[in-house]
Amino acid sequence: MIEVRGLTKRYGSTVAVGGLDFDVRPGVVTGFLGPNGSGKSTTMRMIIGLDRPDAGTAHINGTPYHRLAWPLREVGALLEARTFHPGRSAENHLAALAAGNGIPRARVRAVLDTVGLSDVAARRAGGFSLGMSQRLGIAAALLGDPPVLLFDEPVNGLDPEGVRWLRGLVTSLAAEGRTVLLSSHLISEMALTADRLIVIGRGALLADSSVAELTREGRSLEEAFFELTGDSAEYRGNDHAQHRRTR
Ligand SMILES: Nc1ncnc2c1ncn2[C@@H]1O[C@H](COP(=O)(O)OP(=O)(O)OP(=O)(O)O)[C@@H](O)[C@H]1O
Repeated sequence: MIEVRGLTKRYGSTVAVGGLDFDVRPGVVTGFLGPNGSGKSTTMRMIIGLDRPDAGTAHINGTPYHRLAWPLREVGALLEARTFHPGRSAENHLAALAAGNGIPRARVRAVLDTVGLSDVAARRAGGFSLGMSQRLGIAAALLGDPPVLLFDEPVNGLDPEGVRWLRGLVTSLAAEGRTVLLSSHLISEMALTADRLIVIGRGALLADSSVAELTREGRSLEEAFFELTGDSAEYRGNDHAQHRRTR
């Protein structure tokens, strides 16, 4: 369970996250959606102690991250790809994490196998493609067999097989009773994977409901998303063809 109460983060005059309240429950996949710059990564970073809130709290199974005795055994997170030493092999990277967190060495081989990197375990992680780096990040999140998992844009760079595999992975992690929070801009992927959705815009909560509620009366999840976030999108592209005509 993740409990977020009054969570707030400012960067200068920008309110990245403004008084957010929500719970992420175990046993279901909870999607985390919002336009670019709406505060999703900042929220996830505060939950796992990488950013300090200006106000409010985030608790993981009742405890703030910084008070967890063995953080990687309580919460696994994929926040950014390539958060490893580029000169280290995938196996050595995971072995160092395991050693520092009281995690049995046997978990390293187990998670490399889960993410499909066993054959390249001895290769320098710095030479990995984006998708391979994502897989290594997912392996690190799973290493401590934690009851709570956060994945920020995990399908980024994954090939079609990887996208399908990840969908199965997060669904089975939730079915085992774990708490799973997943952010993605791919609404079609969310529709297939998430049971519940937390939608934010400009750092504020816009919806905390089941996917079934949001898509009632035949409404697509994409339509529901645009209705919710219509006034919250800060960055919008323009019609390229029109731009060319008016040059
Ligand atoms: N380190 C930082 N310094 C200054 N501003 C920041 C910093 N990190 C985030 N912000 C600002 O906070 C706001 C929220 O950013 P955040 O990355 O959390 O959004 P997001 O929802 O994850 O966006 P995206 O979907 O584009 O990844 C943005 O306005 C961003 O510019």
